[in-house]
Amino acid sequence: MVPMTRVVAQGTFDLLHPGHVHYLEDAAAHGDELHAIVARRTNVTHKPAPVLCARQRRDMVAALDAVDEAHLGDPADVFVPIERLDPDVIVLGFDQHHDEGDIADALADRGIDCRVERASGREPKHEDELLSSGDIVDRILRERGGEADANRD
Ligand SMILES: Cc1cc2nc3c(=O)[nH]c(=O)nc-3n(C[C@H](O)[C@H](O)[C@H](O)COP(=O)(O)O)c2cc1C
Ligand SMILES: Nc1ncnc2c1ncn2[C@@H]1O[C@H](COP(=O)(O)OP(=O)(O)OP(=O)(O)O)[C@@H](O)[C@H]1O
Repeated sequence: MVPMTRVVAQGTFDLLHPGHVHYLEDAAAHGDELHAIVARRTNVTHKPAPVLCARQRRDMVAALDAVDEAHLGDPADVFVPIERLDPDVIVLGFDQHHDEGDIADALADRGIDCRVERASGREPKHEDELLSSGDIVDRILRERGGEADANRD
């Protein structure tokens, strides 16, 4: 029997848009079974924190056809879910800031035998299509205004 190829994709996935669907479909095409890891709010340090809580982001990602299972990321060590899932391939997003070589080195240090690939990007299909959670937030702020709830998780 041919063994299943397990693929991992990861990201913040706040306010889903067609770019996320493209990434997850691209990642799924790298193997037979796609697991998505959803970043914890405290680990999203390179851009504004997500609007939606991690469980809601995970549940929405899990509902997408391309995804077999979606998991909350580890709050402290991003390699904990990787060790548990033991994937054959990690597919990075086209613009994810992680370096393939650094991840490959960290995997080797932990004795995890896994390739690192990069997904393609997707361009907008029409003029006003928004392919960025940040751009969606900006449009909401511009068009609706309002205040954030400082007490939300
Ligand atoms: C292989 C890999 C595993 C990750 N695992 C986790 C994790 O367990 N927990 C987490 O909070 N973030 C995890 N991340 C996400 C990163 O911490 C980072 O926040 C992520 O790239 C989200 O940014 P983005 O939405 O801009 O891509 C992982 C990233 C990679 C590349
Ligand atoms: N247009 C796109 N084409 C392909 N992949 C995309 C696109 N937009 C986002 N992705 C991928 O989806 C994953 C999760 O993206 P992320 O949650 O950072 O969304 P984002 O909309 O790019 O966020 P932000 O606008 O806040 O920077 C990343 O790996 C990213 O590369």
